[in-house]
Amino acid sequence: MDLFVVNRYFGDDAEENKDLDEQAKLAVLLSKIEERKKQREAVQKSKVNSESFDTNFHVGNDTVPSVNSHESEQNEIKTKHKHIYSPHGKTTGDNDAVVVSQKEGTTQRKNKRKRKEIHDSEEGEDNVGGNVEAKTVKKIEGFTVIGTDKFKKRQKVKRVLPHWLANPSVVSVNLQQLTTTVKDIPGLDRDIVSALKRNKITHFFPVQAQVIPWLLAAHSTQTQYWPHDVCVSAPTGSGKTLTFVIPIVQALRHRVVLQVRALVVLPVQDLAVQVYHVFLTYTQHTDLKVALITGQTSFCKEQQQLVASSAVSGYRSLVDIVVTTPGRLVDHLQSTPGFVLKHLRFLVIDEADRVIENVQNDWLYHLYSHINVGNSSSCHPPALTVATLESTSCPPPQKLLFSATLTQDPEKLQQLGLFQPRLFTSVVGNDQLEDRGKGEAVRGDFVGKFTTPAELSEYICIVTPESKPLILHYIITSNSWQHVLVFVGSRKDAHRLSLLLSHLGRNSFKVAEISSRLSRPAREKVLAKFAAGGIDVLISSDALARGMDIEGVEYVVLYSEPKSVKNYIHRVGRTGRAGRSGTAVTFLLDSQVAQFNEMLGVAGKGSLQKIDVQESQLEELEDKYKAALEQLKENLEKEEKQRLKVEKRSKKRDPSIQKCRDRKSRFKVRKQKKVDKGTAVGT
Ligand SMILES: Nc1ncnc2c1ncn2[C@@H]1O[C@H](COP(=O)(O)OP(=O)(O)OP(=O)(O)O)[C@@H](O)[C@H]1O
Repeated sequence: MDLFVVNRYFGDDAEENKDLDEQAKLAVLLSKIEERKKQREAVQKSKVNSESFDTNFHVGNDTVPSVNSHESEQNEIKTKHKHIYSPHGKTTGDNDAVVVSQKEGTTQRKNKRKRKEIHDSEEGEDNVGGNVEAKTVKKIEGFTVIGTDKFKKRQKVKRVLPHWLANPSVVSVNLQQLTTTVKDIPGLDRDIVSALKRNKITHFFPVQAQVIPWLLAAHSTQTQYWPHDVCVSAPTGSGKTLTFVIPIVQALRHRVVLQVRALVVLPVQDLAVQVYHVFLTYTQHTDLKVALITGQTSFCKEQQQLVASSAVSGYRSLVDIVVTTPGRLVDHLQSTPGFVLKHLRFLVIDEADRVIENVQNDWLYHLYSHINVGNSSSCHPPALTVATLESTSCPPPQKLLFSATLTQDPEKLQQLGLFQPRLFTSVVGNDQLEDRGKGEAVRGDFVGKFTTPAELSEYICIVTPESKPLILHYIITSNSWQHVLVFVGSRKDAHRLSLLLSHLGRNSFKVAEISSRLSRPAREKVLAKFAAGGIDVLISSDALARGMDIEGVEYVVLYSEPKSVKNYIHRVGRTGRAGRSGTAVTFLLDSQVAQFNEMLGVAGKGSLQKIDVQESQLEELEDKYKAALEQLKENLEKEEKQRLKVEKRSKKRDPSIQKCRDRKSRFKVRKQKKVDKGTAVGT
């Protein structure tokens, strides 16, 4: 028995013609052609009739002979209209005319309809791919013809953003005219105010002035509601770190029991160290305990920093605030007994777009399953119903997301399960918006666009691969630049360029490199020397591109082209920070300019001004350059020899390698013996 009946559609005439022989098919075809001819003639006739009928009727009682011309028809209609519907009713305002016009109107409409029908039928004749197919769909019952080769223009789908994304609070990028003094924010502890003063902070930056009071209010003792989650997108160097440090310290300063109540997650170790130091500064005069958990020290030591245990009281937390990276956090969540996040009140994700991208270890899932959200292990907060409110012993932590290039893609943000979020963002063309009033909605115009500090001057410089080091040297020496940070594509490039540049500019400036090749203490030493003016030019891989607040950077050179617009924004953002001026120059090959401009355009930025360096200006450096290249070659060869030597020595020392070698040699001996035996037998 058939389980399914599959009906197939083989085209219009497939069924009829199936059994006909060739001649019959031909006859059918001829009769069809004949039929179509007749139809076409009929259409032509009716068209002619309708036109003459049309014209005659329009002229009405005046009976002008039919001219069968569309033009004359049009003209006459125009004349008639003019005559009857004079705007001032002066020409023929008599009743007859009105009657005629009404009649005429209905007949015209009828004729129009008629003409449309004929036109459609004509189109049906001519159009093979379009309307014929539509007819076929109607004709054949039980079948749906899928697909048509008729091109249809697709309508562009308009992006509809959630209300909170489409209606943000606009944050000013103006760091020159600060209006909110430290004292203007009510409720700040005296210790915090004096700590701010000690750090020479008298006024709050715009993002701080807007977000800090909002967060303080959300955590005041009087409020009964769960705090809204907050997303902040503001330019590099605009003071986002203090924007979360101050409210956290203020909200947690009085406590009874030590519990982890704030967790700050950063993408990399160096950034975590930086933020940890800011927390230490502002918790100095409080009882709050801060821990840095990034794998700098042994796992065991970190565990001892986080939790203590006793036979009587069991595990107890030793810290209030934990600053960490995603990978190390997951390690502790899985392997440190007593490390609980049930009492968390703040979850800060700094450089959030980067951290969200870090899917390593599925850290968000692990984190959320340790946070007490309505006793559920879901990564989303429960819906706000009376039942959930009653069942939840304590509210979920408030999530605070920060970045200069925060993703405003609702789908990505969805992963975080934000609770009634609120967006604070600076937008491109901020000044005009400020003129119109801060509250005015920008309706999503800013999505995917990023702002850079107002104090930052950006340029491009056209280079060739060979002239790059020379141009860099020329720009630095001819302008007497100091405090220059140069970004290259990899740590290997950083090493090579720093060697080359130190040979080239031996008597002009001091060069150093910084990348993951160096240990963390070595990196800290280099940064301190750079800040003190002991190094003029610092060559860096992208390790320093994001978030790092390096003191005194005046110039940034993007020696290798940026990988993305975000990479560009963060790299150039190492200068022009905290209201100080800065200059950024991007080296581009001629062929890269168009793509670069397009990239900036998409992010809402215009094309940049060019710095010109003439070839003639580089000529006198050529001999110096050749000599420097020779020296670089020697250096690299020496280093390679040294590396091989060390590797050899370590292999000798390593017992596992020795064991492996012994096993191999034993195997060889045995194989040889077998061969020998075989040859002996053979002989
Ligand atoms: N109100 C203020 N007055 C003066 N200086 C400030 C103020 N707030 C922050 N700063 C200083 O501004 C600098 C930049 O701050 P911060 O590192 O927080 O910027 P950011 O917005 O996080 O930058 P990025 O996006 O690059 O991480 C720091 O050196 C900080 O000490």
